[in-house]
Amino acid sequence: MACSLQDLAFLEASKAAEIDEKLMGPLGFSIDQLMELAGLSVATATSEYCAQNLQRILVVCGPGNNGGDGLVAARHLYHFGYKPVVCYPKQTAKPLYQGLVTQLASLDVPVLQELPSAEAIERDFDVVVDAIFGFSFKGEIRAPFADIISTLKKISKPIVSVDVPSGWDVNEGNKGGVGLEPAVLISLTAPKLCAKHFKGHHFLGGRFVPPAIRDEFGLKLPTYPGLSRKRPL
Ligand SMILES: NC(=O)C1=CN([C@@H]2O[C@H](COP(=O)(O)OP(=O)(O)OC[C@H]3O[C@@H](n4cnc5c(N)ncnc54)[C@H](OP(=O)(O)O)[C@@H]3O)[C@@H](O)[C@H]2O)[C@H](O)CC1
Ligand SMILES: [K+]
Repeated sequence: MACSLQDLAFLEASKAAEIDEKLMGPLGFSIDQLMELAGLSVATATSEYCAQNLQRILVVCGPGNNGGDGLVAARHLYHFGYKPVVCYPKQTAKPLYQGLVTQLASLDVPVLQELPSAEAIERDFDVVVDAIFGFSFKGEIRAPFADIISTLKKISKPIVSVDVPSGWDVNEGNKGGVGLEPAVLISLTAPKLCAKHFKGHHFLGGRFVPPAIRDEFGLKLPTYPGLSRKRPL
């Protein structure tokens, strides 16, 4: 079923966090489960965009759950036959994240601590997945991500952003033009308010919302075709 942006409800940052708390509280989900489903939808939507011709994928991961989605997506992209390289400069010691890094190591997916230069990214990669910040990003971009985002802003290769284009105000969009300008946005659960300003290819992923949450938060979700976990908007 065709679905346009006007048919969807957009979520404020605070509401997105509230939905997460409900899913992982009274609704019985665990973070590992939701991250795996979110990361799998990121990988399937990325592979739909990349098809066969864009193979070399740099996945840049931030310190929170958005970064975790990127780590999961990199593993699935490897199994889909792509050549992912992960950049994960501010690693968290929590067992969930360490496990995801160990899983990547078992596949010989490189996990870099530092972002390659803009020239090296242009030369060595076809696409960049931006899993730096999601709906909890606030304020001015702090180190080391200010430099990372300013390097990524110099490259011409397409960027696929997970949930929120990094550097964008989650409610208001790319304030001051400091954030990334992705070619693709993969919103998770429901688009955040800032997605109203996004003009590129838009996917919705994260097909795990029970009717109680949909109704309580007034979400208008599209009918997903078949077994798809994502839907182009
Ligand atoms: N239900 C779902 O749809 C699910 C989505 N998931 C993904 O989770 C993210 C939200 O994850 P969260 O961990 O809450 O937050 P973020 O990943 O957005 O970022 C948190 C970290 O970012 C740092 N931060 C925040 N602002 C800045 C800044 N201005 N400069 C630098 N760093 C910043 C913050 O660092 P602190 O040191 O300040 O704490 C955090 O470490 C959502 O968007 C989805 O992608 C889940 O995976 C599953 C459920
Ligand atoms: K992001």
